[in-house]
Order: sequence, then C-alpha cells, then structure tokens
Amino acid sequence: MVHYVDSEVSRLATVMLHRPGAELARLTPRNNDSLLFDAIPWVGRAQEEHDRFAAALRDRGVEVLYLGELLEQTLAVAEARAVLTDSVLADPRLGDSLRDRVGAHLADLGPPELARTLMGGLAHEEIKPGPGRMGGLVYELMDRHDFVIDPLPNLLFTRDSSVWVRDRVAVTSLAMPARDRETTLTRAIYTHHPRFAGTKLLYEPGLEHVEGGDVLLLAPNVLAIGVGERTTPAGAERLARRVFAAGLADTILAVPIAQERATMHLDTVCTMVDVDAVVMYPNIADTLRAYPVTPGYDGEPVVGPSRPFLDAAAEAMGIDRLRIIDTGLDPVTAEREQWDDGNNTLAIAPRLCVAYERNVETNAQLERAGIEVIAISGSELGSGRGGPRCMSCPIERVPL
Ligand SMILES: NC(=O)NCCC[C@H](N)C(=O)O
Repeated sequence: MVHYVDSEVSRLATVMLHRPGAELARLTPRNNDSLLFDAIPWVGRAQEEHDRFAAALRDRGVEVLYLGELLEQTLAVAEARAVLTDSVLADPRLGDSLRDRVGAHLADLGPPELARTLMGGLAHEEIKPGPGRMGGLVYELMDRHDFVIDPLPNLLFTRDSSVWVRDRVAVTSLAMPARDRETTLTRAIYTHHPRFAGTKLLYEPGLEHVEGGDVLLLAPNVLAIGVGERTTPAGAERLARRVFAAGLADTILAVPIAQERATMHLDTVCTMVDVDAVVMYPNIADTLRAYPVTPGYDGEPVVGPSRPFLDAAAEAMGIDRLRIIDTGLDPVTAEREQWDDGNNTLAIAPRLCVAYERNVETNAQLERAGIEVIAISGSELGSGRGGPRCMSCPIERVPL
C-alpha cells in the first residue's frame, strides 16, 4: 500500500474521513461548549451531508477510508483492543470500583460495539448490570446521564488527529481535553491495522501540542505550522526537529495566529488551492508573519527573523509570489464566511477543491480565479466549526 503525501494540492488518491454517528447525538445545550460545538447538530442531516461529501470525493476517483471501520478492524487485534480498553479505564475519575465494572462491560463487547463505545462514549445508565459489579461510590453519586466514557464528537475532523508528511504519519497531541482521547484511536489504527503495517510515526500523543489543522505542506520541502490556540511554539519546535531528523523538509515556517476560536488552526484562515495559490482571510493577509526554521549543522532547528508570511512562503517554495484569493468581497462578508469555514477548502487536484456551498462570495472568488469548486452543503456539519479540509486526512496524494 502506498501512503504518501507531499503537497496540499496534488491529486488526492486516498483520504480518511469519519462519518459522524452516535457521538453527535450526545451533544446537548449543557455540554456543547466543552465538547467544542457551537450548536446542536441534526444528526441524520449531518450524516446525509457527510455522505454527499464522501460521494463527491469518490466520484473523482478518491478512495475513502472511514475511521470507524478502520477502528473496528483494528480492534480485532488483541493487543490493540487491550491498549484501547486500558486507555479509557485509566481515567482517574472512575475510581477502582467503577473501573472494574466498566472493564467488565467493555470485555463483553465485540469489535463493532466496542468501536461504537470508544467513539460514542458510555453513559452511566448504559452500563450493563451484572452480579457483583456495583461501581462503588462514584457510580452511586453520578447522574444517570453522566458519561463514564466521554463521547468524541470531534472525530469528524480527522485532519487534526493525524497528519501525513511523505511516508510518515504524525499522530498529533491535541490541546483540548475534549479531543485528547481521539489520538489513542488514530495511533492504534496506524500501529495495529494491517493496512498500515510498518508505518513510521513522526510524532506521538503526549508530546508538546500539535494539531493537524495547523500543518500545511506548502511544497514538497516546505511546511507551514500555525502556532496559536492549539499548536504551541514548543510543539512546532518538536515537530520541526523530527521532520529535519527524518529529512522530510528543509524549511518550516512557524506562523503565529490569533489565539481565538475563529482562528483555532492555520487552515481556518488559509488553505492551498493550486501549487502557487491560497484562499486566505484578507483581514490578516498583510499582517500574518512567519519565522523560518531550518536545520542547523547538527540537525537542531535554527530560527530566522520573522518576515511577512507571503514573502517567506514564496521564497521557501521557490516561486515568485504566492497568489491570494480573498475570502468574501468586503470585510464583513469575509468575516462571516471565514467563520463558516470559507477558507477551509480541500484540494483534490490543482485548481479543483471542495468547499461549503454557503460561502457564496468566497466560492465565486475562487471560480473567478480559475479554481473549480465542488460545493457541498454543511449546515449541520459546520456546527462543529470545521470545513472540508478539517473533515479529511489525506493518506495518499500522487507526488507532484
Ligand atoms: N482543522 C480544523 O480547523 N478543525 C476544526 C476542528 C473543530 C473542532 N470543533 C475543534 O474545536 O477542535
């Protein structure tokens, strides 16, 4: 199997998506903020929207892998099952008595039900009764709707929990507690699923925070890493060190972005739509800066002075200039469409991208610039604040 990605825009051959399921039905007005959703999605409609997204990719010859199916197949491997079960049982909130009871519940589940539970969580009222399995004080003091295993509604955004750089995969280190456990699943898939046998990990959970939405493969030897609400400077530095040690790039641009929800990742303000073009939030285009990081003689990252991002990117990519296509037409439309993931396009070939249909002005700008847009509906999917790029983890692109 070929698993190789060295650009944002070359022809997409294989991608990992996650069809949203029971974990979205866990969202309520009481927990949606902490679970990082801005509204309560209509689950059935979100699934329809997602199915159309997947169909649009398949229609263009892209192989779509589903995280849920890969997880289920991974759980057939005894070691993976043990690792993943232990990871939820390690939660200190459980206490020993409830841990025993939850452990017995999980032990009774086959791979499909266990996969559903690891993704969708487990509520107090769903634990199977059993002789001698009481659950102790923790169980008694919980509300019946409380989670014994938290659901993972943001699995939908497969971009963030792993990112491929050439033939290696970085299993990331997610910053928000609501997403922390996602990488136990992606790590198990890449480590134990037969399809990924022999894959080398470039990064691991538990290291300094890095999220995939902050990593852009600007050109085969050039990465941009957003540093803001999610990826920390220490995370960018650690990833740079590892990328250099593996010889995967010769320049990394560390790009500070505002630490706000609207700009939680670099791909919320800028994504590539051609080898030399990005769709970008105009309100920051002139102020965005980059610190070029290159390998020193001993492989240690050497940091250069900060420069305007667009200049630094063009120079590192070896092109005259990076073309910019603006979000929206005016500052207010741009702000609205940036919030609704107008910048968050998924290129499936140079000058061909998937985007949310609601961002009418941005999509028109793209078309005017010669970029074909496959418009998908995302009224429900977007309630988690992520667009087509966030919802996709490219696993193979034809090398440029
Ligand atoms: N790359 C991205 O921008 N991903 C979107 C993640 C949205 C999710 N609700 C989160 O807050 O992490």
